[in-house]
Amino acid sequence: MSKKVILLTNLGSPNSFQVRDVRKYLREFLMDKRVIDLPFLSRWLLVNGIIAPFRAPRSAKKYKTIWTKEGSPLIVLTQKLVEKVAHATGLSTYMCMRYGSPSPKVAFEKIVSENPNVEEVVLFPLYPHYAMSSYETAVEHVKQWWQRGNYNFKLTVVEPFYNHPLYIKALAETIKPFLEDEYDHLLFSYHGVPERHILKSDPTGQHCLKTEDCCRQPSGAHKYCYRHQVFETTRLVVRQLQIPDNKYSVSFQSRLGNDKWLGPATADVLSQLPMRGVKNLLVVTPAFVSDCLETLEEIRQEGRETFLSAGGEKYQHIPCLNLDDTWVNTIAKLI
Ligand SMILES: C=CC1=C(C)c2cc3[nH]c(cc4nc(cc5[nH]c(cc1n2)c(C)c5CCC(=O)O)C(CCC(=O)O)=C4C)c(C)c3C=C
Ligand SMILES: [Fe+2]
Ligand SMILES: [Fe+2]
Repeated sequence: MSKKVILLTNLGSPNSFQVRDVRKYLREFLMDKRVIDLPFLSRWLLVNGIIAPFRAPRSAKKYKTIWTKEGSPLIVLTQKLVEKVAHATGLSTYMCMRYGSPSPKVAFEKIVSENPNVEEVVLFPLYPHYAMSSYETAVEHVKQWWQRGNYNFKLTVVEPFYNHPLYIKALAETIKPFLEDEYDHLLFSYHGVPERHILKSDPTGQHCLKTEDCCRQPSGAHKYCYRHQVFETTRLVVRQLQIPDNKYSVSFQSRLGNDKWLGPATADVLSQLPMRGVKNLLVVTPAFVSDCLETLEEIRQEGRETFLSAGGEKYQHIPCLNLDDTWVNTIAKLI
């Protein structure tokens, strides 16, 4: 029974890899106005008429390739992380998901029943970077359930940690062993977002995406700029690992729909790198702290096929931070 309790929050997965569960999950996910930011009716028609029916069977097949006996890797890893964080901090630790289960409501009820004297819940969003479709929606969703429940405890939220020295150290440590063998290039593949999301999140309304190097010019907009934050994570990690400028690059994966997304697209880069002489490639995916569909299927499996069939010879995906001890201690210290 703790007065202070930790709540980890992540994206969530379908309940199973059956098409009906994947369809239900995609509907909930893509009807989020911070993910597909269209007016309700247009969004409803697009999601229910096109995306969910066509995408669900394809996504279900992909989920099947990564599903484990214990369930979805993202859920299983987050559950195991809960146990490790509880051990490292000595505080009761719980998890909730933005989509699917457990919902914030279920988590809050469990927290209150197991910790009747709880005074503070510290919410730790498992996203290093701010994006309206990841960090912002997760935090707003939890806050909504907290307000609705009229609970007696306060809710505090840990900020994005994309440039925090301890996070950078943990990330660099997971990459370091892979650099000991020969490699030609290290690709930082981040989850993409539509450019419109970057513009919408710019509180100045006049900085983001106005110039090619906007993300490298000082600005108050960076607090909410996903593009700036992923460049910063990359810059700090390569500086720590002393990776020369010509041996790494950044790309953006998981594009959906016809809007203009941040680029270059990971799939394009993977098919072009062999033509530029890169035969031995390392790929790291720092937008994700736990391995999931987007890292295990899109990068580890599909990415390898793309790279090798374009003439690449060796391809390695560096696992996410997952249950790494330095990462667990980083979470404990950030809290
Ligand atoms: C408009 C569509 C999407 C935006 C914007 C988006 C941003 C975004 N997503 C993550 C993290 C994850 N996304 C995952 C899966 C996933 N993402 C989208 C769409 C958008 N994401 C879809 C449709 C899916 C489902 C799978 C599929 O059909 O491709 C996952 C993995 C979930 C799992 O169960 O393993 C994660 C994690 C971030 C961090 C982000 C913005 C920065
Ligand atoms: Fe996503
Ligand atoms: Fe920016």
